Amino acid sequence: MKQLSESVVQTVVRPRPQESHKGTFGRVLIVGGNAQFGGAAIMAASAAVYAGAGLVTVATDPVNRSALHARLPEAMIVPFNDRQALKAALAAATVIVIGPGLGTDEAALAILQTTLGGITPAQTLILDGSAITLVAEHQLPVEFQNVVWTPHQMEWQRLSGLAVKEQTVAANTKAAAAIAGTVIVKAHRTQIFSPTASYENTTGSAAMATGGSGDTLTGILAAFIAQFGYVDQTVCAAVYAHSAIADGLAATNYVVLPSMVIAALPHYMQRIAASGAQA
Ligand SMILES: NC(=O)C1=CN([C@@H]2O[C@H](COP(=O)(O)OP(=O)(O)OC[C@H]3O[C@@H](n4cnc5c(N)ncnc54)[C@H](O)[C@@H]3O)[C@@H](O)[C@H]2O)[C@@H](O)CC1
Ligand SMILES: Nc1ncnc2c1ncn2[C@@H]1O[C@H](COP(=O)(O)OP(=O)(O)O)[C@@H](O)[C@H]1O
Ligand SMILES: [Mg+2]
Repeated sequence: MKQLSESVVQTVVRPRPQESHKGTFGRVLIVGGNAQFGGAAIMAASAAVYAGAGLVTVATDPVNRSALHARLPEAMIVPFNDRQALKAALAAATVIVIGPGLGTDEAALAILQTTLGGITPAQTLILDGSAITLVAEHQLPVEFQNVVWTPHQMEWQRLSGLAVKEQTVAANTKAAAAIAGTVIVKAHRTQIFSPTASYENTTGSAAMATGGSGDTLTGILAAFIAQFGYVDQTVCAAVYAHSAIADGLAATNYVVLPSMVIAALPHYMQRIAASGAQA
């Protein structure tokens, strides 16, 4: 298992090409945020915008419209219970995230099924939170090539059948190999299992143990894949950067809120891009 370092972020996050426009940097669609968990979708979308995605749309419960627009006017919004609107938003996206705050009721299951039915081989799908729980509960087939799973240990237990105590590197490697795409098992030291290699993160602390930290990672991951492509290095860079930013903030903050990590993203990425450009 390879240990991650800042060099992976330096390899991935490069200065933006000047001959560019918003379409150059990808279209991210976040599907999530029911009436109870609207904040999860807002945090994921905010992270995607602040991590540089060109265009971000949120398919969510209409009750979240005012909160989302007040907090993040850069994002577009579609009602996730309007099947035609959801399908159109899916067709327009480069990277699709489903799960942050989606919930696990019948309506959520229907939205997940519409989403799984609308993915094309050119797109990347990120499954997080409630979407992982739903896939596990209903044994839904997910067989796309470009797919990333971001379970925390309890969600990984549901998906893999491995109890948290049984989640050793060997057991996780075997279970991840049976699942399509890349699996990111989030914990104090997050592990990443791609189809060809495995990696362990070296950043992050207990200051991140607050609701929304994972939703934020999903948004960063989506924006990184939208800009830099779906390869191992991009996934590793997103995981490393998310926790490295939190580590920087934790030096002077007892708890690091997701909103603080989100606000720090452009500065962190600029520092990395500038240092890589000089090297
Ligand atoms: N503000 C919001 O709207 C928030 C919404 N959220 C959404 O709420 C839904 C349910 O997700 P939850 O994760 O809360 O609930 P889950 O029922 O999936 O899992 C949470 C439980 O797992 C335990 N656990 C064990 N190991 C863990 C680990 N390594 N990391 C995290 N938890 C671990 C926790 O202590 C907790 O009791 C998801 O859709 C999620 O996206 C959460 O992201 C929290 C914030
Ligand atoms: N004690 C810890 N040490 C390091 N990282 C942590 C710690 N607690 C949480 N994190 C990180 O915070 C994120 C939590 O994800 P998740 O549980 O899905 O959050 P949520 O669903 O509330 O957004 C993961 O990236 C995890 O690695
Ligand atoms: Mg989560």
